[in-house]
Amino acid sequence: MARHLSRGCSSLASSLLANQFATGGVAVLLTGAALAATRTAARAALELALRRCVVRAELDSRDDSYRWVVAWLAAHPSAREARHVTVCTSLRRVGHTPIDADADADEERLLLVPAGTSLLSHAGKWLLVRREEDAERKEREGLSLQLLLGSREQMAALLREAREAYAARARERTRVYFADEYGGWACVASVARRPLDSVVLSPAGAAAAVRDDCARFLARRAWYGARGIPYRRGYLLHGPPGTGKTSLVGALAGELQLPIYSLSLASGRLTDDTLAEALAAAAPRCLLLLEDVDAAFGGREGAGGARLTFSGLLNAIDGVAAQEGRLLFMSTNHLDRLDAALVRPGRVDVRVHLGLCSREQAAAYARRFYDDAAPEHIDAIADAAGEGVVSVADLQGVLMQIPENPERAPAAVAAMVAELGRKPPSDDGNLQEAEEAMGGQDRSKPVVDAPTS
Ligand SMILES: Nc1ncnc2c1ncn2[C@@H]1O[C@H](COP(=O)(O)OP(=O)(O)OP(=O)(O)O)[C@@H](O)[C@H]1O
Repeated sequence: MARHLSRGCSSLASSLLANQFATGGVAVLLTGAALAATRTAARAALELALRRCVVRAELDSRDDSYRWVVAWLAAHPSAREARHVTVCTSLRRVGHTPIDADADADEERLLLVPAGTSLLSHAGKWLLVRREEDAERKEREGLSLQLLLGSREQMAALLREAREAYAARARERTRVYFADEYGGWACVASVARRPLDSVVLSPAGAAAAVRDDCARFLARRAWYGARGIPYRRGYLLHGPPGTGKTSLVGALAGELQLPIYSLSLASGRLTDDTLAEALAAAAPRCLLLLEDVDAAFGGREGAGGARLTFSGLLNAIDGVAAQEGRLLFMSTNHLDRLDAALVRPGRVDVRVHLGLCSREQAAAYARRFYDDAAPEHIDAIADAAGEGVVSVADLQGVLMQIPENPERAPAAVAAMVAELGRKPPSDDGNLQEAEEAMGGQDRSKPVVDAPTS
């Protein structure tokens, strides 16, 4: 039986060998298989070699690093030769991401950022750059950097270079982020730094005193840690509209070179959850501004009927992760509506009252406004403004109408004061009473409480 089988096989083999079509087919099959195996092996070897020779970094447009790298790419010499670019102009954005930290809002600026895939030469290496829109969320973009024959250290150095170039430009400017309704932040502006002395307060050194307090806090992380004191500092800015609360925060951010993360509690869009998320998501070193904090006391409805509650506000402020190392500024026009729990030490360490103009403040503001006005015109403007009648914003509004004519300003200011006198008293009427009830200052006293540390 076995002999029959082996004889059958050998006769089949010899007849196949005798058949040139059959031998050709087998040869083709074997060659194909060998080629496929070689291709797979070559691909695996190439992938392995690439993995060993290529350092790859993936960036997401929601992360700050993306902004640095896109700005770096736009400025890169070999990117200037790119023939496929994304053009950014007045919005200074790629997708929804503002990238150009040093452009003025009114400056027509063309920024050409390589789009799609491009190969750049950088520091003696080849850098493959791939920018792709997120297929699902069009506003997002992915950026992949592949450094050929490079090392991790070289990739880290490249990213550091991008960050430092961005930071150097940003030092001259203040980035402003606003919270969205989901508890995330969007960088909405990058503005020229506002000098601290452009905010005219009474007494004259008040803005500098707050700046010094902030700087002291920022330098004392270890001091807080050694004493087990939570590393946080809260400031309450209160006073009528147009007295410089927002301006002071802007100028402090410029001086301290910190970004501003701002959210208004009066927007009605925030809930307890989104507020907590937003505070947790803000940058670790920033100036966090909660505007209109009195709004939390009305229990306003947020999206879907959810509310921002007073306890939600306190929890968000006290959340450890949300607060360590940040400067928290809260502002209100209605000190009388705040609960004492919100402004207790630990939540609010420094209270600053920004009141209606004192006579000296009006004179100081007029002097800044009209660089070379005669002293008698400045005196006459201050006399017309009076004591505690107009806000600096009111004064600014009138002077803006006659920017070249200080001699006409006293009459214009007097007319505004007469006009204000005919209006019913503002909501701020019972402010002094509230300040006294909360152990704060009355308007005749210095505006800044002595910092406690
Ligand atoms: N103390 C001030 N020094 C210099 N400019 C001021 C001052 N107060 C107000 N201004 C000017 O008035 C305008 C409004 O000021 P700002 O927004 O800072 O007031 P605010 O107190 O925050 O007002 P609100 O309570 O309505 O938010 C700005 O253009 C600002 O430059």
